[in-house]
Amino acid sequence: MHIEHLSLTNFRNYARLELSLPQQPIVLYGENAQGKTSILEALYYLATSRSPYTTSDRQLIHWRTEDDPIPFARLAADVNNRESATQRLEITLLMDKSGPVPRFKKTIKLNGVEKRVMDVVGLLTVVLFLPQDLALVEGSPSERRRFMDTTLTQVNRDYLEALDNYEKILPQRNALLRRISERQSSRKELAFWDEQLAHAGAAVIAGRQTFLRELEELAQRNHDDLTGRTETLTLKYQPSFVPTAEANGQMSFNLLGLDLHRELTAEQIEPQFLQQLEAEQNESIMRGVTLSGPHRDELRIFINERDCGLYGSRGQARTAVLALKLAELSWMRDHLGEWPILLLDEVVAELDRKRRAYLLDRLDGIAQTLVTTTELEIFTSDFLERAQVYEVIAGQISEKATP
Ligand SMILES: Nc1ncnc2c1ncn2[C@@H]1O[C@H](COP(=O)(O)OP(=O)(O)OP(=O)(O)O)[C@@H](O)[C@H]1O
Repeated sequence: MHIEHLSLTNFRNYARLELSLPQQPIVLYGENAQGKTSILEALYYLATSRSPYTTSDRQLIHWRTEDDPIPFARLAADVNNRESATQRLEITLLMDKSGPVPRFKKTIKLNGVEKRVMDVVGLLTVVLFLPQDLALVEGSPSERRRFMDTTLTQVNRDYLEALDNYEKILPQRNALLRRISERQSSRKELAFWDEQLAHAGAAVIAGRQTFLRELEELAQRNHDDLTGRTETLTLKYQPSFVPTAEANGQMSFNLLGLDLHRELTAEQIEPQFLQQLEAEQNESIMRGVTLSGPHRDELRIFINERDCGLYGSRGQARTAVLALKLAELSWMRDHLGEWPILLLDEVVAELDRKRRAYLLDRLDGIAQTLVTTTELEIFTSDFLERAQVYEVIAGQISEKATP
């Protein structure tokens, strides 16, 4: 897929932007704080309807419109997919100031017709690679869960629906647990929420297991190339409880996690998850939180059978991340039948020469790629000759002749 055109109105520091995007690599070059990252953020927002940098929609709307009666930001992309004519995906974010606290309303349109997030899954997909992703291996478990979820939700509508449900049910169940502990509600009310949570959660666990099995194979190939086969990368999925393959209700707590090759279905996982919720009911009520479920899952990255997050060098962890991010790109291609858009925010400068060369070589002729940088010198002249360089200055973009 590729994006032919991007239009922004009042998004971040862009009062108005009309930008045509060629298929060749696009380099967004400029000093700090000019608006390079905001372009990648806009494309990510169009693909996932959320920002990778903030959870507050307010920050996305241009400051200068805050005193307008109805402040808004609009983002639109003309997307060209393999099987369809160019389609226009548009998101409008409105700030409703009529109440005591401003509220934000998001509208998604495809070719002018209003849609739900679910209806546009897969239409525009992106892989975003940030400098902070280089800490994915050693970082917190929530970052690795986000890594799995961002990839899966863009491609798999059922997964998006299950995760969305799970994330709605979980706080309601937690609120009930607290009410029970304060003797304002009865335990009997839990059964309904447990069933809902187990149903949605089992689909999330099954989806992650399949995803990681496929991703591992792709990442191993990249990792072999990067290390000359001297090291082996493996992924260990450690759900907060480990369902057994046999649906006999037995629990096994296996530190090595769920065998990715055991292929459990959501139907096999669901009764076991439900049983786990019931088994830990007393403690959950005491602590006022749900103790097991996909919100507590772990993904560990191993090199030569040792946990890279605990024992790996910084270089090994970076190589593993690069292998994983490129695998994410290939995984999406395998599932969508076409390459997603690749967004590289300042990450190229963070890689050493060998890893940088590997990344840029691998991109040759595949996904439409947008790279931000403050220094053009980090790219080879070969790469710059193939690329279209844009200079970004204070929310204005102009073509720059290749140096
Ligand atoms: N809601 C907003 N309205 C107007 N301007 C904003 C808004 N949010 C952020 N900005 C400004 O937009 C500018 C662009 O930020 P951006 O992160 O895109 O810059 P950048 O060119 O990627 O910089 P860097 O190289 O430092 O990452 C910053 O000066 C920031 O203060």
